[in-house]
Amino acid sequence: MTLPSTIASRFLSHPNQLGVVAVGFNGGQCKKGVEAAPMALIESGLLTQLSEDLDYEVHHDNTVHYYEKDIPAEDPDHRGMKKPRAVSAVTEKLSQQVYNYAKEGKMVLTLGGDHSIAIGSVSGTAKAIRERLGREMAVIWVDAHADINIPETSDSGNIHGMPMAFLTRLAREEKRDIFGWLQDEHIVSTRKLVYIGLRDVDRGEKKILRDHNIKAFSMHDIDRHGIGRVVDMALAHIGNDTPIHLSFDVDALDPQWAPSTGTPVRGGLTLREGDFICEAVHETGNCIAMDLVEVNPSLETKGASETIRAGCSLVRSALGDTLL
Ligand SMILES: NC(=[NH2+])NCCC[C@H](N)C(=O)O
Ligand SMILES: [Mn+2]
Ligand SMILES: [Mn+2]
Repeated sequence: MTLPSTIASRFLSHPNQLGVVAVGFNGGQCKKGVEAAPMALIESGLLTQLSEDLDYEVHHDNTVHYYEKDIPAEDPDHRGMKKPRAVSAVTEKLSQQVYNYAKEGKMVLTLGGDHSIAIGSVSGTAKAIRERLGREMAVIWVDAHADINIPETSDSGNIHGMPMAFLTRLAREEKRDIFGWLQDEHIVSTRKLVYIGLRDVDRGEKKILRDHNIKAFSMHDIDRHGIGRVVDMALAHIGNDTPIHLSFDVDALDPQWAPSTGTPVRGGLTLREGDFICEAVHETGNCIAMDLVEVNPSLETKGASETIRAGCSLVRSALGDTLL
């Protein structure tokens, strides 16, 4: 199926309008620097490219949000989670910002930040899609990691390794200030979650994926079938009548293309394969949101500009850029 080059999504009332949220948050993991990514991506010209080359009407408040005043001073570990109240407060705010764009039928782009922010972005689009269309949304999670630890299976306590557990309710907390704000309308079904690119999955996560029958395509599957068939299978699992939120962790790419990231893992996607996933998701006409996360320009600084360039390329591809 080919759609006219750039913009198309059957689930958006304003497919040419793009809401952008820039999230300078690093509290879901322990390495400084990932909070600088949105600024670096924007300074490298990403938003200009989206408006000038891809014809989007870009809605952005010209702000990188650090949410300083939302972050509590006192934030002791809880169930082994590090900075649980900070991540909860930031993602609750972000959820509302993303929801505000998505409920108007705009496409939403969230620039992280570490991957914990997906608790905000995905919950925001899930709620808006339920309200606007009365439908459940699917999530395509492109990552070296499954990020579906529950607090008790996490070795690190870093919440960027847990967002999908909270988003599916496999992990739950009653405390309002520790993700207790997540309501049924924010939640994603495990049946509507598909992974691509996995290669560093914790033992507890493997059990979760198996026990809940979650669709996952590892690098092994990509080696066996090729990226084209893997993406076809992933999309077939979701079905053609489901809005898609694409959450892209730059560490899905091999460190050769994206060295500047907090948890690099060898044996990853080529940039071309990453772009292909994004292009194919765009071509469905069902993509309603994208996250780009885990770019950390202060790590492997020699490769930082290359990592930023790769990130921009992934976003352009998901938003309709084509090779011809
Ligand atoms: N978004 C990421 N880069 N996540 C990495 C997670 C690594 C590991 N599984 C953990 O729980 O800590
Ligand atoms: Mn990752
Ligand atoms: Mn991740």
